[in-house]
Amino acid sequence: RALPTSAGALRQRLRQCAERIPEAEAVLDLLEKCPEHQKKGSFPVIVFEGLDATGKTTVTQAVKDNLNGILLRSPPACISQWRTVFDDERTPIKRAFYAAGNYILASEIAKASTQAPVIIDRYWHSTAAYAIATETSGEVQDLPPAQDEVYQWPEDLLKPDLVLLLTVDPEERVRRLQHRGLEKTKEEAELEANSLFRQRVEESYRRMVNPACQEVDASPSKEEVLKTVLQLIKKHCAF
Ligand SMILES: Nc1ncnc2c1ncn2[C@@H]1O[C@H](COP(=O)(O)OP(=O)(O)OP(=O)(O)O)[C@@H](O)[C@H]1O
Ligand SMILES: Nc1ccn([C@H]2C[C@H](O)[C@@H](COP(=O)(O)O)O2)c(=O)n1
Repeated sequence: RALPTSAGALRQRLRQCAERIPEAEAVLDLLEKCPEHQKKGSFPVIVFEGLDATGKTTVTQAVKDNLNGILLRSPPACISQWRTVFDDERTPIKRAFYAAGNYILASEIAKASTQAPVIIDRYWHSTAAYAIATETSGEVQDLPPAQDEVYQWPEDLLKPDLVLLLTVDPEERVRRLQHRGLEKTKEEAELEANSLFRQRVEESYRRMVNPACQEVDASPSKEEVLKTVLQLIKKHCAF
């Protein structure tokens, strides 16, 4: 499978291509500086997941302001300049890059969660959901069965307290994409063109376990979505 599900596995994959891709060596150097089995601080760690244009950037910024939190994203800023290099690579290498981003991010989460609530725009569930959806074709019935290990959280990766999956109906999502008008990644263009792929990504998010995603209907106004999200955080995270 294209998705490496441990730090050891993704390191091995990056090492194999490091001679040809110098950026892989740079990612490995950063990973080297991150202690394994990172532990969370006492503040809650809340992740926002979902397809593009479901409102993650909007809501994470608003939640951060509301909770005086720290906002992080995956892939983290220290490797995001190499995204275009890895996006053009074969699937196993591309997935190793995004997986590595999550392990590097875990170090940032461990530190930040000792200081304030941590709000995260995408984490492991995105890496897994896009990988699973890309490896299958056709309808959601063709995805690996619900109990498959591919939906499990990696044992050696710091876990968040709450994962909120933002969903909007397809027409509203397209309206938001058109309104925003930013440049699309290849995968995002495919998402737009291929509604089956989109359904597979979303269904994969729904099948993730330990921790599972809590689905939030993000179609209402920005204010209403923020209200719902803050209620869920209050209910599930004590701080
Ligand atoms: N609740 C909402 N109602 C209407 N428009 C919204 C809402 N939330 C976000 N938008 C608008 O939709 C567009 C996409 O939102 P945003 O950038 O927050 O999504 P995203 O999930 O972060 O996308 P990506 O993953 O591609 O970065 C933006 O123009 C934003 O202003
Ligand atoms: N943790 C992550 C974050 C992102 N990706 C991939 C999946 C999509 O191709 C793309 C979406 O990111 P965005 O445009 O919203 O920054 O990046 C991933 O696999 N894992």
